[in-house]
Amino acid sequence: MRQIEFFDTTLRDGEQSPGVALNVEEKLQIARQLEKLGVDIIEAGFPITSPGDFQAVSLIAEKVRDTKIAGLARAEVQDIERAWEALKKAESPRIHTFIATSPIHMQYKLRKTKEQVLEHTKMAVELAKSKVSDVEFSAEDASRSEVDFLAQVFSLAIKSGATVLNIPDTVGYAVPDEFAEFVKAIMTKTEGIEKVKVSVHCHNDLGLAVANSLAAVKAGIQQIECAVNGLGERAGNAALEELAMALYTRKDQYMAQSRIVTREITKTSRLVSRLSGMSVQHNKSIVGKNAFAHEAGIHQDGVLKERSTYEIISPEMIGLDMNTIVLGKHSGRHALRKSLDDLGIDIGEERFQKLFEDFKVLAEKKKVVTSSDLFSLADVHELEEELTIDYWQVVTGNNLKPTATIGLQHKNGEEKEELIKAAYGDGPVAAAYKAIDKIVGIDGELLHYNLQAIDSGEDSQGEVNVTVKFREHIVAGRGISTDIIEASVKAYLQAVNRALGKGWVMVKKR
Ligand SMILES: CC(=O)SCCNC(=O)CCNC(=O)[C@H](O)C(C)(C)COP(=O)(O)OP(=O)(O)OC[C@H]1O[C@@H](n2cnc3c(N)ncnc32)[C@H](O)[C@@H]1OP(=O)(O)O
Ligand SMILES: CC(C)C(=O)C(=O)O
Repeated sequence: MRQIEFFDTTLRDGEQSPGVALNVEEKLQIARQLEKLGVDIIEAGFPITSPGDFQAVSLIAEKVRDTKIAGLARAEVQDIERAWEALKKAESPRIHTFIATSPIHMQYKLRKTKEQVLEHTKMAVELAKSKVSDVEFSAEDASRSEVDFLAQVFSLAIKSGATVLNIPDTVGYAVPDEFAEFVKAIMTKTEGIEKVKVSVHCHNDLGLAVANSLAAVKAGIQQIECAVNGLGERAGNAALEELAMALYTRKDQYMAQSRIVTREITKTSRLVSRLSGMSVQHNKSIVGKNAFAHEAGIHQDGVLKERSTYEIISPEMIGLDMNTIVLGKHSGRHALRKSLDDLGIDIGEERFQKLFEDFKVLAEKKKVVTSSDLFSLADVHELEEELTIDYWQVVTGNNLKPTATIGLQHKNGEEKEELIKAAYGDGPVAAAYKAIDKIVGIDGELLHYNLQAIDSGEDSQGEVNVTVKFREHIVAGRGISTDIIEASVKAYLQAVNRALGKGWVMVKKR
């Protein structure tokens, strides 16, 4: 069996998804989970882009010791120096430098000739190599590049010290058979290819990112770049969980294995979804809510007789629904601890006590606390948010103007009266959002609002996802509650807190 390395770019390309803005602590939390998931390399960020990105890469490099940590850099001196500064403390650092090689990108974006791109490649890889032994070089828009030129660039990158060569399908233009042939041609024409690992990085613009990556595995590559839940620029990157389960389920086809601990998949997916504010579509492969649900009678009959009639993967394999104890308001700490253990949710004692309190509050409102509820409770991050809900109240009806009164608390304990406002709106949620806007002193433009039940049944909790524009910045937020208005307020407030954290808005001084 060949070994395929998983290079996870959730924290870099994934964070380039419009509306996703993770703070430093959230990135560390995700990196720690990626380590448990068994990824081989975590691309922790692009250090030159902002002080926050730099800080996140530095912190992850310092704290996450069992996984290689990569930082991205353009083929520019200042980017590589900055990436190295951020990666210095890593146990196994990798500098990932890149430059575009397609005619379109070279002519219009870089405004560089082929010779200049070759010069930048040599300079960047040599400089990176003078800092770290592990250097990845990517040819951006490789799949639209001329094969012979790309092989020339890659041959030079190897001579200059690259250890990994990455072939990105940057705009998701490739189709599987063609991409496999392209990869094979590059591998044949590049001098010294046997000394390095070959990687692919596929985007999903035509919905083919996973298919193209798998075609490249058959063509002989050693590394796949991917992101949890398929997050990433535009339509996203190849989804990590789909690649891992395809390799596992169809080893007969790929003759390859990975280090991914599949039981950690569900937990990782939910954590990323929660912190990024990007919900997973219900029919998404592997991690979608319906991925293991059987609705049709003939299917249900088949599954009841023999699961493998309609299930090619068991839910347990991805860490789903392993909760055998029914949890409710009469359950105690042992039952909760056992259920968390069964789901692979590993939390320390102090956090467990807090989770137990939250569990009791929820169990008062719901008959049964489900695995989905436990994942949500455990995902509630412990970061101190700048603003939290003190109370909320809405008045609505078909014959009156919906009104909301919102009271917030500031972490610095600002005067309470200043953080209470009332507003009208077209509906109770709009009214609540206007009241929050009044408190913060800015108009958020609600671009997207989605409400869904996290489980089936009358007492399921509601999950609200929003995307909000504050001036030119777009931020996502998510809220979960047994009350849909409260879930809506929580989601909006999370977006506000993220914008506050980034310094894009400030609580108005009165
Ligand atoms: C395919 C990918 O996903 S690549 C990664 C994309 N990710 C990002 O862009 C992350 C966020 N980016 C940023 O914060 C900013 O773009 C920065 C900090 C990287 C650069 O900001 P600025 O210096 O203001 O430049 P700006 O973004 O406007 O333009 C990019 C410049 O980099 C150049 N460039 C782009 N890629 C490369 C590269 N790989 N190597 C060298 N130069 C490059 C462009 O040609 C342009 O140069 P120009 O100013 O001479 O025209
Ligand atoms: C930097 C490279 C790997 C990239 O993100 C792309 O080409 O999509």
